[in-house]
Amino acid sequence: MNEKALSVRNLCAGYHGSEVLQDISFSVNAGDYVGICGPNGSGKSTMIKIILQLLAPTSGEVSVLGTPQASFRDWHRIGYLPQGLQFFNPHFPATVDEVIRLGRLSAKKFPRRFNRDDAWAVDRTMEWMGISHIRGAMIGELSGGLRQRVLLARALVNDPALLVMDEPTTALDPETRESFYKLIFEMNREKQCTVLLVTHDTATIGKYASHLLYLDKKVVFYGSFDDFCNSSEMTGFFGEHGQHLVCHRH
Ligand SMILES: Nc1ncnc2c1ncn2[C@@H]1O[C@H](COP(=O)(O)OP(=O)(O)OP(=O)(O)O)[C@@H](O)[C@H]1O
Repeated sequence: MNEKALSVRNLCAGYHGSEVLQDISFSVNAGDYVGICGPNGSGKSTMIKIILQLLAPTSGEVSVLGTPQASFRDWHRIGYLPQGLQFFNPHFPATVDEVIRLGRLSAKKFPRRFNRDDAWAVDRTMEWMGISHIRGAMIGELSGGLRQRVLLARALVNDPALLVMDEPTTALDPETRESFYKLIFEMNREKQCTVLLVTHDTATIGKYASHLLYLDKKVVFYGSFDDFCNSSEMTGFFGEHGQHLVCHRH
């Protein structure tokens, strides 16, 4: 498979005249699993905003799933799981089933009505995520780990070609976090869904992702984990200890 899931060329972006991303270029093949790392304020979330067209670049070109952004319309082919659970309203009046069904709306034209295919897609996704037994529960009453699983199911219910996640595990305990990572890994392998995952958890991402994008306003490193682990240049940048931490695989 060599279709490009994402292509970024000479991208510059920022806020109110100050540049945050400087001359960024990289491309992601379909089926890759890319961990996006870097220090606080290095532009990781800004990169995600650009990919999702929540922020316009000041210059450069971005193509998503083979289409230049200006003409991209297939939003249902992208699943998005935003940062953290701390902004989640615990009183949101919806059941697990309803939250996941909402994910089907992006693929529909008006009038937006749910049909048998939608019910089938929701059932199948719940089964895959192991959450069928809580389909009638209110989303706000679930534990953080289960709630994040439900929101992941909503992001996956259209079988997206690209799944974008911004620090999805920050509110999870270590055990729940590990099982969440395993789920994403299986999904990437079995469904060939391209994954972009922003995280500070470099020790864990090194176990699962195929590629690493290390940003510090510029691209410090982009390539496969094997290249990263064998790069003496990167030993100089991260120090031997830091590089080994990221390189710790199964
Ligand atoms: N809406 C905004 N308006 C102005 N400046 C912003 C805005 N969002 C982010 N910034 C600034 O852009 C820079 C990059 O922020 P960004 O959130 O992309 O970094 P990050 O790598 O995701 O950081 P973190 O690891 O802390 O989440 C920071 O200096 C931040 O203060």
